[in-house]
Order: sequence, then C-alpha cells, then structure tokens
Amino acid sequence: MSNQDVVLPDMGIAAAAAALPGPGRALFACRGAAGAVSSLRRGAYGGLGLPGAADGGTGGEPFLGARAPAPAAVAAAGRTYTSRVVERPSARRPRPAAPPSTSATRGRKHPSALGSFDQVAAAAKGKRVVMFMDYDGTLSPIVTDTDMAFMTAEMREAVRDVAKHFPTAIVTGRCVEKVCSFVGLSELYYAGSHGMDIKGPSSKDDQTVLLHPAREFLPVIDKAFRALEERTRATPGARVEHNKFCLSVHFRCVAEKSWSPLAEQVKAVLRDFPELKLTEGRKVLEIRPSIMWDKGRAVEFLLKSLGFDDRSDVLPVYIWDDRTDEDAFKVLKKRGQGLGILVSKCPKETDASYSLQDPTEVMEFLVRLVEWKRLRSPSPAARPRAQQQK
Ligand SMILES: O=P(O)(O)OC[C@H]1O[C@H](O[C@H]2O[C@H](CO)[C@@H](O)[C@H](O)[C@H]2O)[C@H](O)[C@@H](O)[C@@H]1O
Repeated sequence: MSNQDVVLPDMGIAAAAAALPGPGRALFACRGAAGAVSSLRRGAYGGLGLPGAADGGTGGEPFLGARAPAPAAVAAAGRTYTSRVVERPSARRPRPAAPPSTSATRGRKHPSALGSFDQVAAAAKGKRVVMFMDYDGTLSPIVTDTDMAFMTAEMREAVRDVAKHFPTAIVTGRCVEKVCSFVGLSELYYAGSHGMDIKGPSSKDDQTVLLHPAREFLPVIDKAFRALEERTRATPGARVEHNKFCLSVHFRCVAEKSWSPLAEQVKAVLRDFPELKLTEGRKVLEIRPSIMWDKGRAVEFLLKSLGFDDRSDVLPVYIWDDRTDEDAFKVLKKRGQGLGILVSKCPKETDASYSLQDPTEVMEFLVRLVEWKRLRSPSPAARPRAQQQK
C-alpha cells in the first residue's frame, strides 16, 4: 500500500496538536438487556460526573452471567484471575447476501452493516477507504481477564487481508506493545494509550514511532500506577492495568457493592495527581493525562500523516464498541467524512450509521469488504490485455 510508508519524527504535542480541532463529546445511553439497573448506573457515580458513566460502563453486556466452557486461570502481578468470555459471540453461520435487519438492536436508525452492505459499498465507491478499528469488544470478545483478550486466527487473517487493500489502524486504550502482541500484524498503524502512542508499520518487530504527545507524563503515570495498586489492593477482583501513557482500573471482577467504594478510592488517589483525569469505559475506570488529545486527535493525525487531510475522496471507516471511540468518530463526522459502525448487541445513543453485534460479525464484515474490493480491482492477470499494457 503506497500510503503505508509514512514515517514522521517522534513529535511532541505542541507540534502535533497545533492544526487539529478539539474532539466532541458523545453520550451512550445503553442499558443491559436484562434491564438490571446497577447501583453504578443508578447514579452512584453521579457525583463523580464520569464521562461515559451513563451506562455504568457495562457497554450493555447482556451475557454478563454467561460462563465460558473452559475457563483458564492465570496468575498476574501476584493475583489470580479466572478469565471467561462475557459476551457470547454469534455462531458462525452462512449469511445471505442481504439479510433483513429485524432485530430490536438494529432499528432503522442503525441498521446492520452486513444487512446494508450494498449501502456501505455505495458510500465507498470511488473513495479511498481508510480503516480504523478499536480492539477490545471489536476485534476480540470481552473477557474477564484483560490479559486473555485474544483475537482469533480467523480474525487476524481478516484484518491482514483488509490491510492489504486499505490503510488500517487499530485505535485502542491499551498500550501499543500489548495490542501488537494480541494482533500480531506489523503492517498496521497502531494508536495505543487512547491515541497517545502512535506507531506506524514496520518490517521489524518494533513499530515505527510517529507520535508521543504525552511522553512527559510517563513519570507521573508510573507514580499513579503504584499509588492505585497500593490503594486498591484490598478490593478483591480490582486490577490496575498499566497502559504506558494511561492506566485502567478494572472492576469487572469486583463485587457490585464495592464498585462505588472502589471509585472513591481511585478518586482519592487522583487528588494527588491533578494532571490526570478520570473517565469510564466498560467496567473500567480510565486514567489519562489531562491534555487535549484523544482517539479523535489520533485519527486526524493519522489521516494527515497518510496525506488524506484535505481530500474529499477519502472514506474513513471506523468500527468501535466504546464511548472513547465515539469521541473519535465525532471528529470524523465534524470533518464531513466517515462511516461509523458501532459494535453492540443493544441500542445505544450513537453517531454511528450502522451496527454489528459482536466481533464475529465484525470479521464477516471485514471479509465482505475485502471481497468487494477484490471484485472491483481484478488482478493484472484477470484484466484484458489492452488494460494490462496501460
Ligand atoms: O479502546 P479499546 O481497545 O476498546 O480498549 C479499552 C479498554 O479495553 C480493555 O478493557 C476492556 O476489555 C477487557 C478484556 O475483554 C475487559 O476485561 C474489560 O472489562 C474492558 O473494559 C483493556 O484492558 C483496557 O486497558 C482498555 O482501556
């Protein structure tokens, strides 16, 4: 891919942010399918005013209680975790070309990107498609142990094929090293730590560093990590994940009655770190540097790096499941560009145009997109001889 060779110097935030507009805010309004309203959802976090707390960070996980057939126990950082899939993937099944979109989760407002693939293809026709994808909940199922969120080999193949045809970036809250180890494809762009660690494709093991807008926060992030580990140690199931330029405090495995006390502990620690801010994701409290940089800025930066900044013939396709990605998509929407696909089994207030239910459907969509592209760009051998000579 010609535009995959962009290499920029490791820039600081001042240089990178100068030309980029600020991100917008988005609201998720998802409720779990079971209709249970947790203490968190009822507003135990109301006083926190955590962005994204409207859905209690559950992301509306209707299969929260589902047990995986073969739980795997792993020990990490001195604590033992048992990982299980908390979202039941849809069974692999042959899919008709244009299945009806009848599920309550896919109203007319956000039809299935598979069922409406012809519309997606029409939007992409004549455009240079650029792919942006979130990792957790999009390429991998949500599981209880964050270290076990593997994507399938089939998904890896699908993403590899996508990257052969379109510039492709993974935009994630995880640190780049971790997500690279899960994805295992060096030909992709990665915007890790919520866009604060941007790396480009590389032929070697290490990705090429493009941007580190929060590099001066590394010492404070390390210090906050140690303080949070210390403070939350007594809460069974709580886990602090170091994502290099940001931190995640997971409460998926914490008893519900302890969610609010845990949030209070985290808030108390952060009083000593005014340069850090707190937001909420899917059963996770996210701690990030208080700078005007997020996934949206990262997406803009990547488009600019790819030389697609001022072009009207570009179609960024963004597939995500979490509210931080919604922020990123708002940036694309503001530019008047972008096709957003929300991965969710339940309705959410979203700027996305389409929906997919789970990573299995995401994979089917990616396969379909590649097939569409292949049909439109036949191999040289398949082209008429006259065309081959041009
Ligand atoms: O931007 P993303 O790629 O969606 O990353 C957001 C967070 O994802 C991970 O946590 C989530 O997935 C875990 C594994 O399935 C799950 O256990 C957890 O409850 C979810 O919140 C990751 O661990 C975080 O660091 C990311 O910030």
